[in-house]
Amino acid sequence: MSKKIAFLGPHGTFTEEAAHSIFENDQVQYISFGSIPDVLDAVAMKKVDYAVVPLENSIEGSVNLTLDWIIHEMELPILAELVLPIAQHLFVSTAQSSISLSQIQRIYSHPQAIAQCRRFIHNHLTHAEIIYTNSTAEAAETVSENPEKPWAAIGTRLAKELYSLTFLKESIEDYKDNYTRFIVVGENPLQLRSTQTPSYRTMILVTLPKDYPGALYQVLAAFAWRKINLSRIESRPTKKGLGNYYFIIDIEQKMDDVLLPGAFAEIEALGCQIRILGSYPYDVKTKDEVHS
Ligand SMILES: O=C(O)C(=O)C[C@]1(C(=O)O)C=C[C@@H](O)C=C1
Repeated sequence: MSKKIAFLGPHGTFTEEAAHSIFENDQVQYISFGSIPDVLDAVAMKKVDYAVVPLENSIEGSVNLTLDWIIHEMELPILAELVLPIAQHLFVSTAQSSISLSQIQRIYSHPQAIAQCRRFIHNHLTHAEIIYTNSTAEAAETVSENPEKPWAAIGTRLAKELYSLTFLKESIEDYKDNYTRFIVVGENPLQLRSTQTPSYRTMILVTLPKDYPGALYQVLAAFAWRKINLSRIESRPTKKGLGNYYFIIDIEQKMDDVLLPGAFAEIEALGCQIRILGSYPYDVKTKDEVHS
């Protein structure tokens, strides 16, 4: 029986592109959901086998909604990660194809996409009101449903095709090395495409003991003296009062690496709690591999 994959929809999102790169298309059934919580709830409630959601962007940083939902609302692990190059395009309905940038009155897009194009918007779309949507494809859909309006959307090349829109400007992201990390969440182990040559990463959530000077320093030391490479450390509020944080740490090792259990034991001996969010393979696609 084919596996069901939930992704942030509607059709034409970057997340859908990521899902298509991760799974063998003929062996799965894709189901779109309108928001990140809906995608993650679908897998938590076993309506689907796996969920694909964005996690972090190289320009704008973490997708906090994804992080918070994974931490607070569910317990399923991260099973895989894919990093995709992201090009943000500006498009309008064909009826507006001769419009100039300064005549655009509204820009629709996902907050992450808007943030990746801040400088462009500031310099060229000064008169436009920004309207945030649940996804870039939802923005494209809204613009296509209102062809008589001087509105534009920011999103994927695929959305431009699917919703029969016209380019106003291609690749408007402020930094050309724009990448987003997408993760697969689910209960059961994942069969990845055989062409992928995975590197491994373990993502953990660390809660520090109260009033313990130097606790974070000692957590990091447990990795440092073992020469375990960390690629990200980020704090998120525990939501239990100001000044209370979790630390999310990305470790460039598999969970079964010999050194990792020792590091975790040392950290737990400090009185810290560790939750393993996932220990999984990841793949990075280059711009040449993806034509967005
Ligand atoms: O709206 C989309 O197309 C998405 O897939 C979401 C999302 C994100 O949340 O980061 C994915 C990639 C880009 O960074 C911009 C938007």
